[in-house]
Amino acid sequence: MLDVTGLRKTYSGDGRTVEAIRDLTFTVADGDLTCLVGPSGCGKTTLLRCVAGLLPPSGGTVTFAGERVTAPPPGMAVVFQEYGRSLFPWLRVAANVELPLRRKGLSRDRRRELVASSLDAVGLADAHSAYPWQLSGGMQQRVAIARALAYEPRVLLMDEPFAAVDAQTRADLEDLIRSLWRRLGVTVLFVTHDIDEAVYLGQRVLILSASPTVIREDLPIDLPADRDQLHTRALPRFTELRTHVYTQIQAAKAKDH
Ligand SMILES: Nc1ncnc2c1ncn2[C@@H]1O[C@H](COP(=O)(O)OP(=O)(O)OP(=O)(O)O)[C@@H](O)[C@H]1O
Repeated sequence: MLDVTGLRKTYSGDGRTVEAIRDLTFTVADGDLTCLVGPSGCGKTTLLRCVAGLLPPSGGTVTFAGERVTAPPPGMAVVFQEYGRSLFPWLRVAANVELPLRRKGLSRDRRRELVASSLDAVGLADAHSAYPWQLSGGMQQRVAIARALAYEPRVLLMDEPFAAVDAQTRADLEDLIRSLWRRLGVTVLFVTHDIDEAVYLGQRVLILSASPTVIREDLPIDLPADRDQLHTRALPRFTELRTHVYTQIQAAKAKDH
């Protein structure tokens, strides 16, 4: 579904150059839930923006369903960290979710159907006519997820989507993503700096090195598919996997300094 080959990104300007991504190659199969984890500042956001077609890479290619990505492709949706800045405060929840659908040229009835089913899927069936600022942070992020789902993407890209919500809401949203993923069969690429979150969510975790970034390890997560916050996180295998990822990231940071 996604092929990233030899991706490089160097930022330049004001007489300064920053090599953010050195050489990244990986693929994401149709229906996978892949987590990308790496040290702070290692280029996770840069990578996701290149994959989404929002930022031109300095070298290498991104291919989505066989087509080279040079601009945001219609089959991808992105959920960003800052829900507060990604929803329009002057539009009600339903209108926020509907907005990208207008560009798809769908009929009014179909748009309404998609808005209703995606708000229902994230547990916000009652919030259609609220304004985003009347909702809690976790609810606002649910609206952003509903908006991405309503778009019926083949790939859902998520950039630290739960970084700004409290721990309990975060746990609920993690479970929401896993259940939506299993129910809808959407391909998910989830970027996080949270090691436990990456291991809990992923079928696979790609561990990134410190900047300039390369893939340090491609780790399959052999935890049962039925996961829950209490039991999965208490499994000895969960602890082994998180310790392994943590050690790898510490080693990546040590190499950087
Ligand atoms: N627009 C930009 N211009 C110049 N340098 C940039 C720009 N955006 C990012 N960088 C640099 O590229 C590197 C990677 O940044 P990026 O935001 O992609 O990392 P990250 O892993 O998402 O960070 P964090 O975990 O802190 O969110 C950093 O050294 C950063 O300073």
